[in-house]
Amino acid sequence: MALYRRIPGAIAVITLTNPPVNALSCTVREAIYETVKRATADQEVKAIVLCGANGKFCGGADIKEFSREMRGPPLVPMIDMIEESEKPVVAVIEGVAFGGGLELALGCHYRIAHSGAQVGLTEVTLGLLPAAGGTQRLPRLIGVPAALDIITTGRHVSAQEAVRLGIVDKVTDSSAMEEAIEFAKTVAGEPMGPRRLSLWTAACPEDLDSLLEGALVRIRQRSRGALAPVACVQAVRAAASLPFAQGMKKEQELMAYLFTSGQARAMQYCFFTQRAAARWTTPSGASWENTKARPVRQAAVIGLGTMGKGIAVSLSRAGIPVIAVETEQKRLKAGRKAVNSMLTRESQKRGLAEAHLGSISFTLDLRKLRDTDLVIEAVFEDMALKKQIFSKLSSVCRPDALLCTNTSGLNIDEIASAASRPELVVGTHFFAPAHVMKLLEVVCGPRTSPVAVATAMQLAKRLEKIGVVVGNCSGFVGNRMMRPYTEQAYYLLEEGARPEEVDLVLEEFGFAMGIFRVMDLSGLDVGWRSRKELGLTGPKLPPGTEARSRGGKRYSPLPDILCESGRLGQKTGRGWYLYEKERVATPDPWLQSFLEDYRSRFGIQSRRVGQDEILERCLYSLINEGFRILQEGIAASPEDIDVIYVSGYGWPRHRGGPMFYAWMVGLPKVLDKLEHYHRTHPDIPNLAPSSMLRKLVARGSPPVHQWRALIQQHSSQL
Ligand SMILES: CC/C=C\C/C=C/C(=O)SCCNC(=O)CCNC(=O)[C@H](O)C(C)(C)COP(=O)(O)OP(=O)(O)OC[C@H]1O[C@@H](n2cnc3c(N)ncnc32)[C@H](O)[C@@H]1OP(=O)(O)O
Repeated sequence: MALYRRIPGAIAVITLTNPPVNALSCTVREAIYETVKRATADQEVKAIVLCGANGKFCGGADIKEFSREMRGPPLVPMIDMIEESEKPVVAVIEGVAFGGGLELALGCHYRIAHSGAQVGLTEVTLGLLPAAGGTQRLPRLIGVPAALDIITTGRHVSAQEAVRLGIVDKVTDSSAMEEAIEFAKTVAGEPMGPRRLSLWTAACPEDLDSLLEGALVRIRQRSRGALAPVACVQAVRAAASLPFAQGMKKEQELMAYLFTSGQARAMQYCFFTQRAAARWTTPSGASWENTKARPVRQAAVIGLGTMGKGIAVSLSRAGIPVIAVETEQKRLKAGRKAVNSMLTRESQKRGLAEAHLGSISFTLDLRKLRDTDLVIEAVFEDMALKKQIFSKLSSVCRPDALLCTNTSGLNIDEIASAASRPELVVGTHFFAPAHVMKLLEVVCGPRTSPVAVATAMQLAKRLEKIGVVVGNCSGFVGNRMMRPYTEQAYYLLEEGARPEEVDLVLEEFGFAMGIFRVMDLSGLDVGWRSRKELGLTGPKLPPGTEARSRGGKRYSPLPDILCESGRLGQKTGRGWYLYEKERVATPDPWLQSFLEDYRSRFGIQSRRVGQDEILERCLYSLINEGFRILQEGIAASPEDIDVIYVSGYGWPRHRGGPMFYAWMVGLPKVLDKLEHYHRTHPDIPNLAPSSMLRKLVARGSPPVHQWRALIQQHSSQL
């Protein structure tokens, strides 16, 4: 709703009231109409102040309403009505003015913001464009280049930048409300014509075409295949070249096209699932609602390799004091230097005062951890070493200290067996670089207590990460699903494809990088080490093992051979690609002839592998593993899997996540294709459709949000 009150000085105050973010629901829009009409008709009122309850102006249109039939008055005529008012309307921007919220403020004649406020036309992040006049008013207000950037990225703009750009008229450190009321009194009675943005012309650079072309190039790099940012560019072009009314028509046409697109649906799904992941539950009845997290006043990180350094920076950035532990003086010194320079860069970039960072101390002595509330072990993936550390921690740390391991796939229960209090052992799987990546898999072993889960999830929130609770199995959710995906990529090379062909298909699907580029970036030796550990290659491999088979299943030794010949990826200048210039991947003729030799050595008939086959075999095998994970109860819901993939594995947001994508493609089609590929490759068990997928198809392929109920009938590992 919107509350109306008249205050001394002939001012009407209209307060948007729809907790938690004052979204413009049907009821709110109706109330705005009514109250603005009342204020304009009231002879006693000379100016109107529009604000939001609880220190937030407005979080935009109500996203929940997008999936329902449209009811109530639309936004566009409502905002036009405000702009047409003869009485000045002053928007008070506190907290946020996002999407339709900022568009509403742009319809007002003046905008006064609190210094802590943020504004933005965020619709593009939901697969839409600012279709309540935002694409037409913002370029008129601040010029085409700045508006283009804000509209196509959806980025949050601070109040300081907003006043510099001219989006708001004034910023104040004190009460924006009081400032706005006083200001409204000074402009009461003035003609409002010059303040109506619809009557302005957008300041436009001479080289408009090259500006727009440049934006499209950046969009293709950033979010290949996404429709909304491209539509945003078209709408801004309309603002630059057409009268307001025609520009608005174009905006509406583009919105109608986006609104019904699968991409908008996928991105809105991502918005809600990301928030839902915080509401974790376990089958024992423990949940975010009934389990209290322990306070974390001091933390420790063991191991200052790539992951440990990033974790220490993340903790410090959240204001948590950290003790960083290494085993050797040399490593400790190098770690300290790297962490300190990362923190300096961070504070410069984010404008964080040193005082807000948690202090970091460095030590070789584990006994210094006796007062820590939480320890994160981030040493090599070596079970014996990890067990040794957890055993020592048990004797050094306080009995209630939470002991976390950053393993990316080892058995949490086995690690916990070395601790005297296994219920306080939990996996906190960070993603590299740990101070940048948003995802945190919180791995719950069979003995992990609810309080340990709650504390790790609370930590994720403090670190501004997205925590997702998963069960204990090799690779957990994310890395486990990657295995069949990468295996298919190797098999496709064996059968005739080239790395650049596979990568191109995946990049056109929307991944920022294809799988072979990713492997070159992270280093081929990472997977090699774990295959050696598992006895799939290297000294532990039983003599006489067939080169392309392990345990009766197909195996590709291709990555092992590359590693053995010193091709470890970018760091050695060659891997699946050649890197003559730093980080620039070029197809390598050597690899091409190596693959030809390899195929003839093993009698493989090379064939032309089509793009559909590349995409389907890579993605459907990954999705199939997702269904197995659901069936085994390793993930609580398909939504959790999707959050993991979108926030940790570069799955394109406009495709929702692997499980959502499977549903969009059609579960019967996924099943049919998996059956087909399994028939043609019976030695690849990963291609055999999971029984969960079959069950869902048999039940008529219900939408993703209904799968959870079916999954609960299976056992859960959480
Ligand atoms: C026909 C259309 C014509 C015109 C175009 C206009 C389009 C739009 O306006 S689209 C919406 C644009 N708005 C946004 O993109 C803002 C989205 N929200 C946020 O970014 C954040 O929620 C926030 C910064 C506003 C607040 O962040 P925070 O304090 O961290 O809280 P949460 O994100 O956890 O949100 C709390 C709660 O509110 C729900 N919610 C937030 N925004 C909306 C919204 N616009 N519509 C509906 N619901 C919203 C969010 O889902 C959370 O709900 P739960 O507690 O149930 O999870």
